[in-house]
Amino acid sequence: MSFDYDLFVIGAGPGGIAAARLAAAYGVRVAIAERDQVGGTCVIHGCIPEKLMVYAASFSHFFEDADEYGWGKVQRRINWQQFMTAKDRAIEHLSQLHIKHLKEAGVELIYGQTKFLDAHTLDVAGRKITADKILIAVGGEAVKPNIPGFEYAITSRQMFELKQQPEHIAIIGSDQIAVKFAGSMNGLISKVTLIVAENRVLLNRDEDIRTAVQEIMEKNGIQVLCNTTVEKIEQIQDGFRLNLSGGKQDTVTVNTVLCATGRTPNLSGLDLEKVGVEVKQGAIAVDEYSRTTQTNIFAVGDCTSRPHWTPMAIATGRAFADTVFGNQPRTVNFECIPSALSSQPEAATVGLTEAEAREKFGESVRCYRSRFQPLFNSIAEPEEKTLIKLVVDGNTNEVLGAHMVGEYATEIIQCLGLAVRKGVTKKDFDATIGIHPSAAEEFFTLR
Ligand SMILES: Cc1cc2nc3c(=O)[nH]c(=O)nc-3n(C[C@H](O)[C@H](O)[C@H](O)COP(=O)(O)OP(=O)(O)OC[C@H]3O[C@@H](n4cnc5c(N)ncnc54)[C@H](O)[C@@H]3O)c2cc1C
Ligand SMILES: NC(=O)c1ccc[n+]([C@@H]2O[C@H](COP(=O)([O-])OP(=O)(O)OC[C@H]3O[C@@H](n4cnc5c(N)ncnc54)[C@H](O)[C@@H]3O)[C@@H](O)[C@H]2O)c1
Repeated sequence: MSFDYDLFVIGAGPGGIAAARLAAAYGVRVAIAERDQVGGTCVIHGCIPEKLMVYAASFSHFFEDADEYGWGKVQRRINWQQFMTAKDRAIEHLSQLHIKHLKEAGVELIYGQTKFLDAHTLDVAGRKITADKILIAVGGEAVKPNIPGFEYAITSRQMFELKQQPEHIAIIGSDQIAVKFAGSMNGLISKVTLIVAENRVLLNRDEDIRTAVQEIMEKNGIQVLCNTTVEKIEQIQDGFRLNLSGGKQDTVTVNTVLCATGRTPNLSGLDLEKVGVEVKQGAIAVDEYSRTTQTNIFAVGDCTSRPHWTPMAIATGRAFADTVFGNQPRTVNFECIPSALSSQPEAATVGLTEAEAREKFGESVRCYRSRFQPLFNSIAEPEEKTLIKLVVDGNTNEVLGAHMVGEYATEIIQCLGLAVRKGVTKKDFDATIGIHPSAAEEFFTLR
């Protein structure tokens, strides 16, 4: 049977683009469908605009520090519209780069909402297209809890489209998206109230990291309401009133409510039931080669239950192309993935938390930590300390986890990620000469 394409990819986010380009490099005919802008959540509505917002926010801390360093006072007020326009320009540039790369690779780009008609036939905005293999890379979208008034709350996607800077924003959630926006909006000089259902932010991270991040957020002026849930959101003149329970405050009144309470795969409207692709707990079920329960259909990225990170979507997209079109079957190792919270404060982590290590290795686990004043802060922010921590298996001396809260944590932990993945020992750390003066050198002098 002849098909229009050897591979059809649904969704031009990081996973879909990576797979399409590599498959095309193997010489097969590839097309990719996108219903929005090319680049996906990462480039258009996620990592990139979020990081640009972090950069914008970082200036206010620098301006404060500049004064201490002798530069005098700098006005700490952002022109929101100017920043949003600059951000949109940068995003459009990146999206155009992806379009160019797809074109150069020989991948045909087709715009439109896509759904399955049968296991080899798709409907792309009314056009019928056939393909031998199909890759689903449709990503995910934010979900809001089913609570009265939650229609007034916006999600991360709408945060990047706000026409006006909120004077006071309530952020509901306690994981990466909530904590990152809280840090950024605080840096951009909005008043921020973070509503956390748990006893502290960043559940499932190392306890020392959770404590240090929250301490710095509070020191920076973010109001963190812990053990608190939102019962109802009411619209009032010029804003919204949130009715709260469980914590020390019953209500809070704000101009904007951001809901960062999780994401779910974008599966509605794909008509997956027509093609026998199994969905488990809302995500597409795949084997280690990203194959679904329909043998010619595959899935990568946030529409599966694998970790929801851009590098994961790219890695599994490439492994799929190598396996199916490059005659090099390979899987992706999901262990020891470094991750970061590149906000104010910055934090990053790789490997096991202390609690996870103790559960796995028991009493032999040794932790080495240091909370120190980085040199920069000796003039600017004497109370703000950096935290570093190594979790080590006392029996083998292997480093099981590395964690950091402080400036440059993202870049430092990215590099330590390689060492931890390769089974580095504490003795290797001790034998490594640091670069002085730096924050990273402290990892090599821990005793
Ligand atoms: C606010 C935020 C910040 C983030 N920050 C980071 C970060 O700092 N680092 C990190 O690693 N990860 C981050 N992530 C996660 C990261 O964005 C995702 O893991 C990544 O984008 C997943 O890539 P993907 O290719 O699976 O899907 P996506 O990037 O979601 O792309 C899927 C694409 O498919 C399209 N699509 C969906 N359905 C259809 C259809 N039926 N027909 C046609 N097209 C369709 C969508 O329009 C979209 O463009 C962040 C996410 C958010 C929301
Ligand atoms: N922003 C980033 O840096 C980044 C980076 C990579 C990946 N991601 C991915 O984005 C996805 C979504 O992140 P997220 O932070 O939105 O969600 P999440 O699923 O990681 O966490 C949801 C949070 O919302 C809270 N919550 C849920 N219901 C609530 C309610 N009714 N009231 C109060 N709190 C409630 C939970 O306690 C939890 O802390 C994750 O899969 C994450 O891996 C984000």
